[in-house]
Amino acid sequence: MARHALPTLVAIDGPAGSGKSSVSRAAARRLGFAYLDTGAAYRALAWLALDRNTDSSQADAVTALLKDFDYSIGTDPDEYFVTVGETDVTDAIRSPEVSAAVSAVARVPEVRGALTELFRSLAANVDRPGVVVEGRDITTIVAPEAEVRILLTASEEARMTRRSAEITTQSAETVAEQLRSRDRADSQVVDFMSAADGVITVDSTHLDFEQTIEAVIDVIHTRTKRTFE
Ligand SMILES: Nc1ncnc2c1ncn2[C@@H]1O[C@H](COP(=O)(O)OP(=O)(O)O)[C@@H](O)[C@H]1O
Ligand SMILES: Nc1ccn([C@@H]2O[C@H](COP(=O)(O)OP(=O)(O)O)[C@@H](O)[C@H]2O)c(=O)n1
Repeated sequence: MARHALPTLVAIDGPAGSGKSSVSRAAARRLGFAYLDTGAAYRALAWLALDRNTDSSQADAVTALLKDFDYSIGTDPDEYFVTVGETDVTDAIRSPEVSAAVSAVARVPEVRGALTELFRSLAANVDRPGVVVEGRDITTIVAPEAEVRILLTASEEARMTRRSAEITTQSAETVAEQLRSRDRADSQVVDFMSAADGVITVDSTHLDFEQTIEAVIDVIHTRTKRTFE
C-alpha cells in the first residue's frame, strides 16, 4: 500500500488550564485532523506508578516502569480513550492523585526521551491530513519542525477559574493551589510560559471558547497557506 505523505503538524503548548486539550480537540475535529494529547501519557505513567505503589520521586523506579508501559491513546478527536494494558484509564488519569504525582514522573529524563519518541511515531502515523499535538514541549522538543507552532496562554486568574469550574469535587482554592504548584514544578523542566522563536502566541484571556478555536484555526490557515475546513 502506498504510504501517505507526512501529516501537517500543528504543535500547541501552554500551561495548565489554558485550553490546550479542549481547543486542540475542537480545532482538529473541524479541520478533519487527528488530535494527540501528550499529557495523557505522562498522566498514564503516573497512574501506573500509583497502581504499582511505586514512589514517583524515585527516578530509577519510575524509569523501570517504562518496560511494561503498554500504552495506547485514541487520536480521533471523536473517539478519545486512554488505556494501559487492558485497563481503560481515560477518567482515572484526571484524578487529583494522578495530577499530584505527574510532575515527578515527567521530570525524569529517560521518561521524557521515551515518550518523546512515542509521540513522534504516533503523530507521523495518523490516518488524517494533519495532526494537532498538544503539551508542554511540543513546539520546542517533540516537533520543533512543525509547520504550525502555537503557545496558548491565558492569565493565571482565567486558567484557575476555568479549571475549578470543571472540578467540582474540590474547592476552588485547592484546585488553584494544586494547579499553581504543578505549573511551578513543570516549568523547572520545560519552558512553556514564553514563546520560542517562530512560535505564535494566542492569548485566550479575553476570548471565549469559540473565539479561541477560531483564533487557532486562523493561525493554522495563515501559516500553512492552505484551507482545511
Ligand atoms: N477561551 C476559553 N474561554 C472559556 N473557557 C475555556 C476557554 N478555553 C478552554 N476553556 C475551558 O477551560 C477548561 C480547561 O481547558 P483545558 O482544555 O482542559 O486546558 P488544558 O488542556 O490547557 O489544561 C475546560 O473546561 C475548557 O472547556
Ligand atoms: N508535553 C508534555 C505534556 C505534559 N507533561 C506533563 O504532564 C502533566 C499533565 O499534562 P496535561 O496536559 O494533561 O495537563 P493539564 O494542563 O491538561 O492539566 C503536566 O503537568 C506535565 O508534568 C509534560 O511534561 N510534557
